[in-house]
This record gives sequence, C-alpha cells and structure tokens, in this order.
Amino acid sequence: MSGRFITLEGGEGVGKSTQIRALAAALAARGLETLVTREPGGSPGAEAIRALLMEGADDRWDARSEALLFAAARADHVARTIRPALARGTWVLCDRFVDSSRAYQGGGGGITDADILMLHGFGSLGLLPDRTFLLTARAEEVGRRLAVRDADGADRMGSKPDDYQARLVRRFAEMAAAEPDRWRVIDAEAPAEAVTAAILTSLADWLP
Ligand SMILES: Nc1ncnc2c1ncn2[C@@H]1O[C@H](COP(=O)(O)OP(=O)(O)OP(=O)(O)O)[C@@H](O)[C@H]1O
Ligand SMILES: Cc1cn([C@H]2C[C@H](O)[C@@H](COP(=O)(O)O)O2)c(=O)[nH]c1=O
Repeated sequence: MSGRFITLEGGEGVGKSTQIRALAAALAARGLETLVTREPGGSPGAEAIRALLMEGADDRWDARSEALLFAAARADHVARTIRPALARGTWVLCDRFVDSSRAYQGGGGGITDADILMLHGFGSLGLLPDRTFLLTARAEEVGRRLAVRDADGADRMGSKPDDYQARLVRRFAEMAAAEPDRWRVIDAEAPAEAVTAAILTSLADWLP
C-alpha cells in the first residue's frame, strides 16, 4: 500500500505550519495515519543541515552552495523519512519541498529550474508530491503576521530582502499555473479554520 504525499508551499508567514497541524488533525479524525514533516529538516541529517542554512549571515552561502545544501538535506529526508512512510501507507504532510527550492533558490536566487530539478533528480530520484497546496496572502497581511511572530527577529532565510521575496512569490504562482493537476491555490488570508476547510475541500476526491 502506498500513502499520499502532500506538500504545503508559499512565502514566509503565510500559514503553512498552522495549516499542516490542522490538516493532520482533520485527517487523523478520519482514521488516516499521517506524518507531519518539514524542510529543510525531517531527518537527523537534514535537521543538522537546516542549522547550517538557517543560522548566520546572509552571505554565509553563495546561491550554488545554498542550492546544494537544500538538495542534500532533501535527499536524506526523502530516503530516511518520506519514502519509508509512504511505503507503510502513511499520508505524508510536508511543510515545503522541492518547489521551495525552485521558488527561493530559483526565483529568488537565480539558479535555473533545470539545475534545481537536476539536483533533485540525483539526490531524491525526482520524487514529487501527489498534491501541492500553494497558500497565498498579500504582502501587507504577511507583514502584519510576521511582525507579531518574529518580533525578536527572523532567521537567515527569512531575512532576505523584499525584492527576493517578491520574486519567489511570483515563481510559486508560475509553477502552480504551469502544473494545475498537482497544484491547488488556496487563499490563506481567511481565518485559519476557513483555510483548513478549503484545503480539505480540495482533498475531497481522496478522503474516506
Ligand atoms: N489564517 C490566519 N489568519 C491570521 N493569522 C494566521 C493565520 N494563519 C497563521 N497565522 C499566524 O501567522 C503567523 C505565521 O503562521 P505560520 O507560522 O503558520 O506560517 P508559515 O507559513 O509556516 O511561516 P514560515 O514559512 O515562516 O515558517 C503565526 O503567528 C500564525 O499564528
Ligand atoms: C525547503 C526550502 C526552504 N527554503 C527556505 C524557506 C524558509 O525561508 C526557510 C525554511 O523556514 P521555515 O520557517 O521552516 O519555513 O528556508 C529555501 O530557501 N529552499 C528550500 O528548498
């Protein structure tokens, strides 16, 4: 039996972590076995790489080194956590995946999509989600949320400048438009409960 692989994507502070927790609870209430995981991270090795990526100055890594580190973390996460869970029939709910590399290191950092997909092909044998939810909200709304959540300061990746953030948001929208069979775009400005309901509606075809 094979589980489902679902990812949540979007810019900083749009509500992915909030929604993944709510989604896991809703699926568990329907009797489904779920695993919530995240990137970068989700396995001991990938969590160690996460610390390298998230701490330190913006120029700690150049764009290519950063793309390699994200791909290496993902390879370990896929091999040790995601593929075994899917093989057990578990629904894997992942907070960010390769599409974040395509948006951040690609749209934001200027690495080509072909290069990111090549690294993903080598490191993770090209595993792709069955369904990807893109959470969207206006920059002003996200700014209000992050001002509260990150009052003590953002991490290294969250501190990228506004033009970088704008490019990655555009890249997410392009990817969703280019691959509508896999992506579902969700308005994440609504109250959290309404956002969860919209995600569940977009999963109705798979739910028991
Ligand atoms: N629908 C919502 N309405 C209002 N506030 C929200 C909503 N969803 C999440 N928040 C709040 O916004 C902040 C950011 O949410 P969250 O941490 O889930 O975002 P995220 O997309 O996982 O962020 P990041 O990408 O930075 O990890 C949190 O303080 C959260 O409580
Ligand atoms: C997987 C992945 C992530 N990022 C960035 C996106 C965020 O700024 C951080 C992760 O922080 P979060 O609070 O856990 O969302 O890393 C990236 O640039 N590339 C990636 O592949």
